[in-house]
Amino acid sequence: MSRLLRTNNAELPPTVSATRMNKRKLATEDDDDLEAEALDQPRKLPAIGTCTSVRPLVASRTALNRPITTASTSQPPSRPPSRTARHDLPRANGSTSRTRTTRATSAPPKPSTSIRPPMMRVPSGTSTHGMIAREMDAERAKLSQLAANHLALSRELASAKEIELDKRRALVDAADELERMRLKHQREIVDLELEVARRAREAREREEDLKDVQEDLESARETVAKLKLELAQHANTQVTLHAQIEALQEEKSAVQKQLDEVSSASSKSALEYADARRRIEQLEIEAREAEMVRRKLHNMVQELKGNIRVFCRVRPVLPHDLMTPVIPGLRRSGSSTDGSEERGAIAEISFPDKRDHREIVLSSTSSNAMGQERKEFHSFSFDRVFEPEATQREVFEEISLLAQSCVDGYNVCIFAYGQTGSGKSFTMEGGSTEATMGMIPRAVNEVFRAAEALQDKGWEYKLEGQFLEIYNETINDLLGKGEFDKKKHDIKHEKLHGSIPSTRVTDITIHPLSTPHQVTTLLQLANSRRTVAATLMNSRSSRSHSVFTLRVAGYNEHTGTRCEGCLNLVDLAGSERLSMSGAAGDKERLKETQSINKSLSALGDVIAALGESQTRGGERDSKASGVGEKHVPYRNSKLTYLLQNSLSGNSKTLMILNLSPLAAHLGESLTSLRFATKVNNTTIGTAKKQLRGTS
Ligand SMILES: Nc1ncnc2c1ncn2[C@@H]1O[C@H](COP(=O)(O)OP(=O)(O)OP(=O)(O)O)[C@@H](O)[C@H]1O
Repeated sequence: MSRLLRTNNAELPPTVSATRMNKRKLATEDDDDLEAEALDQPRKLPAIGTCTSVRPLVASRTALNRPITTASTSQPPSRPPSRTARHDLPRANGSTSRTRTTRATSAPPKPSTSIRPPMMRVPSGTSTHGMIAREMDAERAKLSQLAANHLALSRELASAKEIELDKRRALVDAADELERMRLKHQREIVDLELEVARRAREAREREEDLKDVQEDLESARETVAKLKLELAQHANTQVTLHAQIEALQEEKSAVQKQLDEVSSASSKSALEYADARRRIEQLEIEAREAEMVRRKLHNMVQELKGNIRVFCRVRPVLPHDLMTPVIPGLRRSGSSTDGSEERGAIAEISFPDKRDHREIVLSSTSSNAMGQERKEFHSFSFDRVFEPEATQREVFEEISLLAQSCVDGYNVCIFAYGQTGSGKSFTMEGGSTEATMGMIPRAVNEVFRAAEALQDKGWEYKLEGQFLEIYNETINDLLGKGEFDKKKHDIKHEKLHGSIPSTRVTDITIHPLSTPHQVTTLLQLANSRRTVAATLMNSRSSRSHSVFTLRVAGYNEHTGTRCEGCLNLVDLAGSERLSMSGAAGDKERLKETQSINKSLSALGDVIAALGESQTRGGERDSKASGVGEKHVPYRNSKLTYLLQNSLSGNSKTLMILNLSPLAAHLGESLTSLRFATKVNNTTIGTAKKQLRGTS
């Protein structure tokens, strides 16, 4: 059994199932042993019976005498031999002898001289039978004694087997306990191995930390060494600086000495400075006086040029001009009669005055009653004539002095006059680039520049702008917000600060202007709102007069003088005649064209009346004189009424006549040239500066 356990422990894996297998194996073996024991039982018992039955009586009695005596008297019922005992038989002498003794019971009795039956001494007759009967009884008693012994031995054997079973169970429990212990130890080993690994990892980490610390320590050592070096250098520098400080202190005392000298010189200079200041003030006064002289001279120059002047500008031929359609049924003065009025034909226009640029000559061909062709030349002269190549900058150069006049406190009015498509809007508003921008933005720029230049002479200026159109004798605000203007606007003339005449339009939007760029935005806004209607002459023909007004109010803090000038830049509606406008069949267009023509002729009438007043030798504004006064019909149109103060004697007026270069427009061009000549021949009084003394 122990050998089997040893084998199992060595070969089987340490698992509970193995243990259970062992248990099963042990149980199987136990069962086998019990079976073997059980099989042994019947063999033993009959052996006794057989022995008793076949043995010769004497021998049986001899045999019975020996063991039975031994068993019944001196020995307790023998225990069945255990399996262990059987295995250990060769070694355990004590038990071996006892077992032999027990087995000897069933062994055939050996012949022995001491127990040989006494055959020779048997008595004969009744005594012999009695003896035999007694022996037989004795034998029977022995037999029953043996049977009882056998029973007792069987019981003993059964209890011994139970004990053995208990021991085997205890052995299995011990094996289980051993397995548990083994597993527990294995777990403990695994835990210990993990612990060892953890400790090893920690040890490695510690080693790395230690390495880092050592590196840090090394770099700290290096830093310390460097710092020590620097400290030594600083110490040297400090020594040097001390030496320099000492040198500087010496220098300082030398400078202090010089300063004292300079200080005494400075008080001398202060006196000189006070003298210089007085002189500067004197010069400033002289400069202001010179400014006044300049203004007077400037005005004189303007007067010499005439307070109403006329420029003529011919626009260049444009690509789309060559596609201009012939208007059926239209006839113009000066046009050919042979149908040679081809689309896109360019008019014969020449500029003979190459020095002063004052002359323009248009030639036309007409036929007389005889059908003979005759060439006619129409010569006109103005203050300045601009050829098609003239740039916006060149045109403005001639106008810029008027902007200066406005800053000086004069009212200025610049008109662009001409038929539709002749270049009025281009001249006044122009394009968005520096090269193409028109007179309005340039004039505003110039006013800003002139106002800024006068700042150091004590002038402060406030600028504001308004932009309106007169369409069908109705005023529309072009800078209003939201929906197109529905308000009714009236024109009011009043005196500012008690003496400066000023024109005001009720409910009109007035924008304060702080930079010249703001004007561009205003022009864009106005253009988007402007009434534009298509006509046969120009798909973007503007059928209204637009008036941009820049008010310039100045105040001189040194002299307490105020001045207010007004710059009106007017883009008149197309001046073509009714027949040319193509509006004859359109009621609305007809009304537009009639309204435009009425206001343009009212403008001509006003200028003519002003001129007549002048030629009569009376200044029409001079109510005191009462001589040569002529009624000036300002109220005949909204345009003339609005510009009353800018057309009257205290103003400067410029008309720019725009002409188309096309032969098809020759008749309109001649009409415009005649109107402009009339204006050019007019002299409007002497311009008055709108000044007011100290308030
Ligand atoms: N000096 C010029 N240089 C180049 N292009 C010009 C010049 N003058 C006019 N134009 C062009 O001619 C066309 C007509 O000019 P613009 O619209 O100014 O005419 P207008 O007289 O104002 O016409 P409307 O009465 O319909 O407003 C525009 O395309 C304009 O750009």
